[in-house]
Amino acid sequence: MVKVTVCGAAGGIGQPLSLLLKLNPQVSELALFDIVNAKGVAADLSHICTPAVVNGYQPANKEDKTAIVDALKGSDLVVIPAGVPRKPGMTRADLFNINASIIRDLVANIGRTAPNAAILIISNPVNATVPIAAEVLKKLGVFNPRKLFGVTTLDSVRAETFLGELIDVAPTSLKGKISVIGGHSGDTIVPLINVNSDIASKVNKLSKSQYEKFINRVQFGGDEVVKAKNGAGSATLSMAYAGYRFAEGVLDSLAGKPTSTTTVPDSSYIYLPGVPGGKELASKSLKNVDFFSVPVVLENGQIKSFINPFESLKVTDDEKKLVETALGGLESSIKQGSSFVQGSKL
Ligand SMILES: NC(=O)C1=CN([C@@H]2O[C@H](COP(=O)(O)OP(=O)(O)OC[C@H]3O[C@@H](n4cnc5c(N)ncnc54)[C@H](O)[C@@H]3O)[C@@H](O)[C@H]2O)C=CC1
Ligand SMILES: O=C([O-])CC(=O)C(=O)O
Repeated sequence: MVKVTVCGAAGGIGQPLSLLLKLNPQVSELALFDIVNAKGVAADLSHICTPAVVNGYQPANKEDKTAIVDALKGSDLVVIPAGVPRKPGMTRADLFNINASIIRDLVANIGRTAPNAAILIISNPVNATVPIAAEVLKKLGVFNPRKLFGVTTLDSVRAETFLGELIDVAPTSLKGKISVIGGHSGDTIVPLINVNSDIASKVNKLSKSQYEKFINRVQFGGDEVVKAKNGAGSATLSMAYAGYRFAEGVLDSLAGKPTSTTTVPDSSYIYLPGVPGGKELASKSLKNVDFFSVPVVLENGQIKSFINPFESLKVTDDEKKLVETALGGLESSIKQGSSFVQGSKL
């Protein structure tokens, strides 16, 4: 019996993500929360002949707290794609003013109502919204760093697709052969070719300019979609796929299926000092930057361990330079997120 709650379920990501979750037979209850149209989306999905019972929760007005509490009660996994997306000309950081308080308030409700749930944060800027969530949970005394995940899977999905095109290999064969670490915006995104994998020799044959173009395309893949949608939002369908891919891993781990050890697992933006060996990684290789996306091994809906990229994936000198650049951007976003909560009343 697994209950999953989606906050922001009626949005561009929320709807297709909820559809994918409805198709997962492990989900027994799917609670869809949004400030608009949650009941409509729930009624629609509830006609699909899979086991999950779907309910929509929508507050009657701004003061109504019962909808969110009912949506979260007993939840094992909460996925959050709530908040505003970018328009052309904006950076993800420009979303902070609106999305920071949305995440703070939703996570405070999770901390009070479903403190044992695994939390997957999709809302941007991820580099800051995850530190916001951590700080809120700390303030409430219920922070379990093993259960807080910033969803960066879309960067891996893009890396697999774009590299597959470039080296003429099926993208489906690239899962685990290229990892993406760091954060989730522009030059904080660091794709790593896993040098032990069989693609390393093919990648080595790429020219410097082809390699650099590939890195840039992964780092700025989100902008490609924002530009093409021309004011109508950012990636939604590819994000729903990516968010589901990560959520499915959490659901599998809740069902007792271990993360595969034969390939490198997907990364997630996590609070490193909260997992064994994380503090050491941060101090030795990341100038004490505490939030960082690394490949994570899951067990029972939480992080069991992570793969240290510097030890297991043999980061090249070029990749180390990318990490160095990423750390600057991450540090300021993390500070911005944490101080926002420190100055807030929950
Ligand atoms: N992590 C990642 O890789 C990605 C993150 N995103 C981010 O995901 C977020 C959502 O994007 P879209 O679905 O395209 O936006 P959208 O505007 O289509 O949907 C957002 C939904 O959130 C709802 N919402 C707003 N405030 C809420 C609250 N307090 N409680 C519950 N629901 C609330 C809205 O009513 C709307 O239905 C954006 O911040 C976007 O930047 C987008 C793509 C990739
Ligand atoms: O670019 C955006 O604003 C949405 C996003 O995070 C992505 O597509 O990676």
